[in-house]
Amino acid sequence: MTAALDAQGLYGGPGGLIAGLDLHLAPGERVALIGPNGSGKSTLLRLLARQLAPRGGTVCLEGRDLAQLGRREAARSLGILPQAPALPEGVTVRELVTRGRFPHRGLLSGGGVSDKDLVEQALRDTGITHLAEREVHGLSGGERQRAWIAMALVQEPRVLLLDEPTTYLDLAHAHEALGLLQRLATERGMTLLMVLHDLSQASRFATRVIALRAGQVVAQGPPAEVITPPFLREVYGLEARVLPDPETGTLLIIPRS
Ligand SMILES: Nc1ncnc2c1ncn2[C@@H]1O[C@H](COP(=O)(O)OP(=O)(O)OP(=O)(O)O)[C@@H](O)[C@H]1O
Repeated sequence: MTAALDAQGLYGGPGGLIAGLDLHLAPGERVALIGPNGSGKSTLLRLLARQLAPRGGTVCLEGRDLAQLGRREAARSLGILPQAPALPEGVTVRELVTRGRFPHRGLLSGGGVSDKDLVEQALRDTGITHLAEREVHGLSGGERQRAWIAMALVQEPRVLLLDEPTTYLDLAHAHEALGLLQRLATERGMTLLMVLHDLSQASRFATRVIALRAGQVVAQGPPAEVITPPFLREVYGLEARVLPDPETGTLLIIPRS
């Protein structure tokens, strides 16, 4: 099966942090990228999306070398929601979300009816229809984060990279946003690679976790096989208990005092 995203021998980032990394995402996979602060998670996402130019290696998107695709063409297939996206001034939520359709539009066409429908759907899915006419600048961190997620969704990428998508969200909205991404990934066969710090969230919403330390993949596999007390001790320097949620069987991580 052709990989949704396939990186081979990837080099780059500050100080050559990522040095010869391989990464393979199967279509429809939901993968959580985990690891301590400064381990290179954001750098890796940026290299994969070519926001940072790699110094070596290849990144293929559904079998096609990303370096050979035009920006627009790449953006139709690969979306990225960075950790701190640049915030445009004087732009309403609806305008921002509509920008997600730009890679799909012809040079001369305006927003088609289906584009408008997609935008309204994404506003509803992320629970921000009531904020549509508000300026993005004046929103709370969590409201803004949902607007960015809506923008990424209307882009309808085949592969979506998300850098800490739940950081500013309260518990209910974080749960809802990850549930929405999970549902869309299943329905559309979209592949997700998301940086998540909350390992309980990662265990619940990801089919696989990839752990980075100092720019290297140190573990990967199903969450229950990777996130264990010895792993937490070695990679995070944290003594913790890992218990199965009695209802879902997914992991609960409880630091020891
Ligand atoms: N523009 C830059 N110039 C110099 N060093 C940088 C730059 N950007 C990142 N770094 C360094 O590269 C390393 C990896 O940073 P990166 O943001 O990729 O880590 P991360 O795993 O995403 O961290 P976090 O969990 O804190 O978001 C860090 O040590 C960081 O200080």
